[in-house]
Amino acid sequence: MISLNIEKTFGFISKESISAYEAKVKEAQEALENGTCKGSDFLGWLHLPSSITKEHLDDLKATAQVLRDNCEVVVVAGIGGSYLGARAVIEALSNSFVWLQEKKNAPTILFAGHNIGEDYLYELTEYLKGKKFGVINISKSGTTTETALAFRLLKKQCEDQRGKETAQKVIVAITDAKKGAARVTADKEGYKSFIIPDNVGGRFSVLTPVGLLPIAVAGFDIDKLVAGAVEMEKACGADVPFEQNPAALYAATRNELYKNGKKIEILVNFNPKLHYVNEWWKQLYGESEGKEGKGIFPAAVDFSTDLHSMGQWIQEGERTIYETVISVEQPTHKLVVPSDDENLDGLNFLAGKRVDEVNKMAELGTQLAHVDGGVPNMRISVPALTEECIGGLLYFFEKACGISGYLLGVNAFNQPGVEAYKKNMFALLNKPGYEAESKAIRARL
Ligand SMILES: O=P(O)(O)OC[C@H]1O[C@H](O)[C@H](O)[C@@H](O)[C@@H]1O
Repeated sequence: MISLNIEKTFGFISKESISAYEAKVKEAQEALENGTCKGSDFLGWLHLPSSITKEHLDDLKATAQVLRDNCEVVVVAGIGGSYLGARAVIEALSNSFVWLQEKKNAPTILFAGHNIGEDYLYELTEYLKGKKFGVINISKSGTTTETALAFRLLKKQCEDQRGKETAQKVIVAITDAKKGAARVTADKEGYKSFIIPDNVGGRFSVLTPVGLLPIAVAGFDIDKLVAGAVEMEKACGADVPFEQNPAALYAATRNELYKNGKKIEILVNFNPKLHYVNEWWKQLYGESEGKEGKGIFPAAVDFSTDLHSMGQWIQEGERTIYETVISVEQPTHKLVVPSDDENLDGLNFLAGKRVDEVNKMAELGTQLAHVDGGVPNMRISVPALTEECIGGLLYFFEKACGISGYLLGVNAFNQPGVEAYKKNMFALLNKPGYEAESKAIRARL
């Protein structure tokens, strides 16, 4: 199970200042449990893991099997919370070179609908020509422009290439029960569909079909993923004492650091497979807390890669940052540094060591250097990149986010600020219904 170590923050904030959060965190836990916090319409994620039934998982697995049996490529269309969770888990668990492997045990998973890149979409549709591909169309609102645009292209191509009947079988929709264009299309075309519960916001939806179906299609064990989340739901529960509750401690520590001028949290990994876990986390915390002129800025780096780019800033730049390191204890594979008689590269001091030992010393050395440089450091230990551990990690972050948002005093479950760009974009594109806004915005250009 994952664990949190906050000791390397104590040179910057005191242990007592963290303990002083106990009562406030208890209040947060109760407000979440009783649905009395701000945004209480969106607490469906809180006990989601333990409420997932075997029937639901079986339905997801059966649908995944249909896609696996009938597709060499599955395009997952979605953005934000309808994209990042699936990608985070799939990349954390996949072989780094999965798309280059000749013998595949699952369809290649590609993503679309998370950008408006003409070249991206052109190149994707070119690649899909002649391929047996399917689509999972994911949108809670069912009206997100990026996703709808990609889906329009993919639906047409799938029908043209594979025929309407097969397309109906290999296109799956994950959306609202009643509202939105994605629901209308799914019902009209007779697609298999899954519902995103009303009370689960996009960025908290990875353990709904939004994440679970693509993860199952990619060949990973969603029973285990959910089991890991259930375990963490218990470990972070309202009844777990503050000092033993990782979500409580993480929420308290980051708020105390913030109060002490540490306005930026950098999530760090030492494993390239976790890049999209970082991205998922950025949305979770950024959309939840960045409002009312407040909120820790969630940034992220991949080490040791970014030690050679961002490392200088972190070591010696403005002292407004702290780091949270996700450390994977055990790699999945074993690779030993070979000995070399000539030792031209001078690396024989590493001969016989596992590559991970080198990585771990980079991690430890970095932690000490950054703490010396004035950067408080938290560490989240993940035993291994398995379904259980990743499920636990995701739920841990969700629960801590709920508590943290409460401590900050914001509604952690809305995202009103995201509408501003959409309104302007629709006005500029002359979307019907935006006539007045179109006129007003053109006058400003
Ligand atoms: O699932 P959808 O309704 O398509 O939304 C996708 C994403 O875009 C929105 O603009 C929100 O900012 C995100 O919270 C959401 O996850």
